[in-house]
Amino acid sequence: MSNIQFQDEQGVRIITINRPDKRNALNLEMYARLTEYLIQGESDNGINAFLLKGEGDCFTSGNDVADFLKNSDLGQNHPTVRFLFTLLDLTKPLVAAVAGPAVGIGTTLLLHCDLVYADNTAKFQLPFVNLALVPEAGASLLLPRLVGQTKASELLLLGEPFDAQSALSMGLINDLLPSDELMSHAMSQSIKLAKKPPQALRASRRLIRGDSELIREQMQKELEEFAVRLQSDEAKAQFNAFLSR
Ligand SMILES: C/C=C/C(=O)SCCNC(=O)CCNC(=O)[C@H](O)C(C)(C)COP(=O)(O)OP(=O)(O)OC[C@H]1O[C@@H](n2cnc3c(N)ncnc32)[C@H](O)[C@@H]1OP(=O)(O)O
Repeated sequence: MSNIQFQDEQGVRIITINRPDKRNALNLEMYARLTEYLIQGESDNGINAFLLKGEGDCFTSGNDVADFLKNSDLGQNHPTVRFLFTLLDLTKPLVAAVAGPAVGIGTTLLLHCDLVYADNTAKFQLPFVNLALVPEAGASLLLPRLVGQTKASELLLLGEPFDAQSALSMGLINDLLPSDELMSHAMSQSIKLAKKPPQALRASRRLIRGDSELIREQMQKELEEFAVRLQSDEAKAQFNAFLSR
C-alpha cells in the first residue's frame, strides 16, 4: 500500500501522508503519488479543494534524509521537483491541517497553501542550512514576503524549531485549534471553499498569489543551488550524522 492515500468527500480531496514509522518522511514514491493525486484532482470537476494532512501525530518530517544520499539529480522529472512545480501550478485551493512536526518541505509547502490550520502539537522547522542545504519551494522568496526579511533570515539561517503560536503570529497559519477540533475545522473550511463558484474561486486565488513566474524563477535558482549543496561533503556529513544517531 502506498504511503500516500486520498479520499474524496463533498468536493474536497483529502490527501494523507501516512508513513508513521519514519515520521511521515517523504520518499520519491510518495512525492510521485502526491503529484499524481493533485493532478488528478485538478482535472476532476467534482473536486474543488484539496486538504493535506499527516497520519497520526506528525504532519511530515520532510524529505527522507536517506534519499538525499541516493538521488542528487534534480532535473525536471525528479519526483520532488515535479511535486514542487505541481504545487506552484495548482489552480484549486489547498488547505493544510498540521499536527506534530512539519519539517523542511513540511513547512515550505505551507507557503503554497491557501489556508493552514494547526494544533498545539505542531512544530515547524526550516533546517536547510543545518543540513548544509539551501531553502526550496520558493521559500527564499515567499517567506521574506510573508514575515519580513529579518524574521525569514532567522528562520532560514538558524533553522530552529518554532511552535504554532509563533507560526500564528507570523501569519504562517490561519488558526490554532484544540487537537480534537483540528481536522473537523480544516475539513469544514475546505468544504466551504469547495462550495464556492469554482471559476471565481480559482481566479481570485490566482490574483491573491501573484506572479507565479517570479516564484518559478526563484524555485529554479534554489534547485540549482540545492543540487550543488546535495553533492557537498558538508551535506553528506550532516545526512550521515542524522541517519547514524
Ligand atoms: C526537498 C526537501 C527538503 C527537506 O525537507 S529538508 C528536511 C529534512 N528533514 C529533517 O531533517 C528532519 C529529520 N527528522 C527529525 O528531525 C525528527 O525525526 C523529528 C523532529 C521530525 C521527529 O523526532 P522524533 O519524534 O524524536 O522521531 P525520531 O526518533 O527522530 O524518528 C523516528 C524514526 O523516523 C526516522 N525519520 C524521521 N525523520 C526522517 C527523515 N526526514 N528522513 C528519514 N527518516 C526519518 C528516524 O530516523 C527514526 O527512524 P528509526 O526508528 O528507524 O531510527
